[in-house]
Order: sequence, then structure tokens, then C-alpha cells
Amino acid sequence: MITLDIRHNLGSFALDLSFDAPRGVTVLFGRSGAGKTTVTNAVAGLLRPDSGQIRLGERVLFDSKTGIDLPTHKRRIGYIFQDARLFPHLSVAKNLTYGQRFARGQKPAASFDRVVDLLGIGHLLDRAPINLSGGEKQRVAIGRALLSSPELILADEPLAALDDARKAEILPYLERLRDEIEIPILYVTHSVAEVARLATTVVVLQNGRCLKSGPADQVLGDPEVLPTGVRAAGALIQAQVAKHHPDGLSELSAGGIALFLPGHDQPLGQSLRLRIAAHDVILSRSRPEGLSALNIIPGRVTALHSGGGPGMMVSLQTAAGPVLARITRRSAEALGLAVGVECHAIVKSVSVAREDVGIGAPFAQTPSG
Ligand SMILES: Nc1ncnc2c1ncn2[C@@H]1O[C@H](COP(=O)(O)OP(=O)(O)OP(=O)(O)O)[C@@H](O)[C@H]1O
Repeated sequence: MITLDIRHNLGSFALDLSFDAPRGVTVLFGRSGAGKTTVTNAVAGLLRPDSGQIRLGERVLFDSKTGIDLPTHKRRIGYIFQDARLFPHLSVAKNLTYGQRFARGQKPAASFDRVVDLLGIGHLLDRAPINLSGGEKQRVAIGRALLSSPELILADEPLAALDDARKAEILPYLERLRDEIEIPILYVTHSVAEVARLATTVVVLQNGRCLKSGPADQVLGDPEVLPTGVRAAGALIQAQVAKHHPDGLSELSAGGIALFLPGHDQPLGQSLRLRIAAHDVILSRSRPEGLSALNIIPGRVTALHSGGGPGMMVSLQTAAGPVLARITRRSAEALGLAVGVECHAIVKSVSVAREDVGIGAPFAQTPSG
């Protein structure tokens, strides 16, 4: 677990932030200029905060009161950057073992074979980096970081330089890393899709401060804090694969509610997290009949958020979890929506895109920060 509580003044910008990053992926999420890089630089030891403390488990990396400020190479952090930064003259195997040089006798969280298996790079070991695709390079870079026996992985927009197909290739490996390796990951991104797939905990930064932090489903379900704005708003739902139907649909169970999606290859019982975009949700006061949409989720309105425009966001609590719907103010008035009103959220099966469905351990249960 990383515990951070720092203040730092950069002239017109001031950072004043505290959060805990427990096991899993903690995403630092915020607009450009919110302070993400400043935070990661402080964690990495590249920036000395004016005051505060940064701890990794029981180890103090920085403490302004006692004057502790461990140099970067003693912090035991594995880095994953946008570009893989592999050594071009070394094979994949040698790039991987290069990370072990920094382990300094520490027992690695995962063996060489385990890391190779986890990242699916066994067939690449003898290749030179120049003969790898962008996605393969990034998998090797992740392996190298893991094999340096880090106590924390710092991933700074690791997918930002990849096209959508390569991102889709890497995301399942990052999910495995999150669920199978006991190293906390501090992950910086602008992408709501990556947050939805990977985050256990989300820390939303705005102007150097924490606007909200907590379990991914709670933070993504709060339209007031999303730095990406209402267009990208959506709720995270946790479900288990219940059945694969012969017509190509997969049936999921989310808190006892049946949801149908285009077929998934995940085994029965597998935990999935799916993002339902707010603009894909239709609301109805009564349970609709004779409708083509297969997913009808009963719930109760918990909040109505309107900005200056014709649209508004409706938050619902349902047995499947929080659901967000983006509808017009006119529709909300016509439906008589108010806090406490019961209504049904309707979601077309095909509107939940493949990349919006990830595998996932249960979200962190206790809010942090
Ligand atoms: N050395 C510096 N001196 C003065 N201001 C700085 C310095 N470094 C960063 N800043 C300012 O601090 C703010 C936060 O910058 P930071 O790079 O941490 O943001 P970010 O969230 O990482 O942005 P991006 O997503 O674009 O990388 C910005 O307004 C930036 O201009």
C-alpha cells in the first residue's frame, strides 16, 4: 500500500493531496495540468515536495519532518512508460533479466517463468526488440518492471502511444497483473475506458487537489467528479457469467438481475466488470413490454444533476449497482423524475462494446483517501 500526503508549490500551481493506494490498480485521473505528473515525480523521487510524507508499506520514502528522502534507485519502484524503452541491443530475455539487476537480492513477487507466462511472451524471448510489435514491446517492458522486484509499479499512460487494437491486446495482461500479482500499481491515464477496465481505486485530481477518491464503481458513478465530462460518463457494474446461449448471447447476473450481452468467451462464474455508458440508457417509469432491448434494470432515482444545457444526468441505485442515464431535462420532467422515484433503466445488449467489458476481481470495498 502506498500512502501519500504531500504539499508542493510550483508558483501558479499548488499541489495539496493525500490518498492511499491499496492493492490493485489506483488510477490518477484528471485533465491535463491537474497534477498527475507532479504526483508521480514525487513518488519516484524526481521531485522533492515542500512538505508531507510518502510511505510504501512500512517504508518511508519521503518525510519532510525527519528529512528522509530516498533516492530514486532505492525506492523499489518498477516503471512502465508510454514508450517501452527496451534496450535495442539486448534480446527480450536479456531485457527482462536486466530488471533483476535492480532487485538487490530481494525476493521477486513473481519468478521469471511466471512473468513470462503471465504476459504471454515465451515465444519472443530470443527476439530483438526491433522485431516486436508495439504491443509486444510494451508487454516486455511490463515484464522488465515486474522482475526488478518492485514494491510499487508506476505506470505513466502506458497505453497512450498504442492504437486501439494494441490497447485491446494489452488490457487483459494488465488485468491479470492487477488480479494475480500482489504489487500495488499507480496508474496515470486520461482514458475513461482504461479506468473502467483497470481501476480498483480512482483518485480524481483537479488543480492539484483530490476531488474524489474511492472504489472505481463509486467514483465513475458520480457524474459531478468526472474530468472527462458528461459525454464519457457511465456506470461500472459488476456481474458474473451465468450462461452462454446458443443464439450467441451471454447471460450475466448482476446482483440477481439478468443482463444479456453479445457472446463472451469467459467461463461460467467469471467475474466481469462492464461499463454502461450513460448516453446508452433509456428510462421508463413502468416496466416496458414489447421492446427489443433485452436489459431492463429496475431502480430508484438517487440524484438528478443538470448543467446549463438541455441534458441532465440521472443517478439510479439498482440491485445491479449504480446506473447513470443521460436524458433531456424535458424527458425528466415528462417522467416526473425526482429523488426516490422508481423507474427502469433500459440498455440494448449491443450497446455494451467488447472493450467496455473486462474481467475483474471485486472492487475495493472501503473508500480510500
Ligand atoms: N517546474 C514547474 N514550474 C512551474 N509550474 C509547473 C512546473 N511543473 C509543472 N507545473 C505546472 O503544474 C501543473 C500540473 O502539471 P502536471 O504536469 O503535474 O499535470 P498533469 O496532470 O500531469 O498533466 P498532463 O496530463 O498534461 O501530463 C501545470 O499547471 C503545470 O504547468
